[in-house]
Amino acid sequence: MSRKYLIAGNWKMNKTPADGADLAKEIAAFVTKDESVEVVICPTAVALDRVSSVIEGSAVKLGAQNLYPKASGAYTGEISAEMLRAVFAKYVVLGHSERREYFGETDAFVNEKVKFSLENNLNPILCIGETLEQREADETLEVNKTQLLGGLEGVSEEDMPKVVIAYEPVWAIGTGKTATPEMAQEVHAAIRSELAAKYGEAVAEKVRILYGGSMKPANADELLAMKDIDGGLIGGAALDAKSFSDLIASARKAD
Ligand SMILES: O=C[C@H](O)COP(=O)(O)O
Repeated sequence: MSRKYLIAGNWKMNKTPADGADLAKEIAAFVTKDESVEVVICPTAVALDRVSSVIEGSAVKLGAQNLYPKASGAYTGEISAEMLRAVFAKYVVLGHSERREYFGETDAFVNEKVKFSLENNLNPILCIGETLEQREADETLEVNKTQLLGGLEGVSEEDMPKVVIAYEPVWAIGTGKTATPEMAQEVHAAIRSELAAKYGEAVAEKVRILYGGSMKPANADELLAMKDIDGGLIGGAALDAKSFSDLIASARKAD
């Protein structure tokens, strides 16, 4: 496949800086320099600096879980792109359904963050996904299209290869319920065809679309075998070195 598989661990609100450093060390030892898979870990903001030092010189890349789309100033509790770059973060997770649900993030706000991250040399991982109610009401493709196009409003064709999309059905996150490979592939293919309609086939073929939602070693092989699934955004299974390494190994095999 021409797209490089990407396995990204979203640690969410887990791991102290010390625990994060331990986990990062184990992951860095597993990932080789000539790795066929791109590996990213996204610790909490307070662990970024320490984890960054641990993975320095390894092939593991650093991601953040959020940013605020302003350069600096009176935004209590927020973190700027410059701060993320200062700790050598390369990626930033944006529009995660937990942020949409618990912190009221809208497509317009997520879009501001996506554009701001690109302007500031950070690669956004734009998360989209439907709830169970929306899936049962047969709104899956429409909801994902709205979140996708809303998040990408005003993003140029030139910037698109830096953007990663993560399809995360909300009903599968942290629940142990996984979309079947066919269910996930259907949405991934629809996302790619929306990208092709907006940016052209050649650009759409370059964009990586990750699956997220109870991905684990037991189901990764069959998900990663699907044509339009280019990796995973992993929550629970990214908190343990063995299971995260097994997921990287699955992506190596799928390559
Ligand atoms: O960002 C990661 C996703 O929300 C998936 O989380 P999970 O693997 O715990 O279901």
